[in-house]
Amino acid sequence: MKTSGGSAAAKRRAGESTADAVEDGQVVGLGTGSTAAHAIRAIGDAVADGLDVRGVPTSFQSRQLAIEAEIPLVELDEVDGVDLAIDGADQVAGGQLIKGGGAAHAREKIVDAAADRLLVVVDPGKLADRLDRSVPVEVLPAARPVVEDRLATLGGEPTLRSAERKDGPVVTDNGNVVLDCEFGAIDAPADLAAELSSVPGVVEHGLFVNLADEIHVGREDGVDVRTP
Ligand SMILES: O=C[C@H](O)[C@H](O)[C@H](O)COP(=O)(O)O
Repeated sequence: MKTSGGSAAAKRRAGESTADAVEDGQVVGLGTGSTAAHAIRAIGDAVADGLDVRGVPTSFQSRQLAIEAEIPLVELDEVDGVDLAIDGADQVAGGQLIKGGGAAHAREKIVDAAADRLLVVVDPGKLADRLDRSVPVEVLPAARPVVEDRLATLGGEPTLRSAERKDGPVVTDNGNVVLDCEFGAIDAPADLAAELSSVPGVVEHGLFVNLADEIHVGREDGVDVRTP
């Protein structure tokens, strides 16, 4: 699993806090990453105590965790909708997010956007006044050079993400590569998101604009719940 720093206790509190929001009978989107993993485990504990839910995984990792936690799983095409999604983030500014530190943002965005409510779980180190981290952009491998050129014309500096313990690039659950693109401080996330989405060859980018309903910020001694 990718590790992203931040206090383990803060992540656990944030994850567990959102698991308490899950209600009987719901279809729940299961996000990816070290913070969402706490929510998945807590939902698994509730399932063991009798909670009746079905989970929609957003990645290989969240599917494996849900299997271990014995949460019944379904795919999006088997349900009428998703009641609630719980997901992590790499940076949060107001209600805007950068995601994809674990290269899972394409499936995450599909599930998070389909959900009636998206609860985001983070530790305080993820909070910022403005988004300024690099934006992960999942790209069809054959399109990488042309997408890199387009990202540069949009003012970005793309870097092909490579794996620590593998020669060559990170390959996503969808068989694509990831360009981490530096834009500096992002003043207009919605505009940049629309521009990135319009580039042929881009499968999905990690700007999640106006999707979050609640931000659960875990702290050493509790959880702050923010409504964007
Ligand atoms: O691709 C990965 C996801 O977008 C994660 O939700 C995000 O990277 C946050 O992960 P973590 O909670 O491990 O910092």
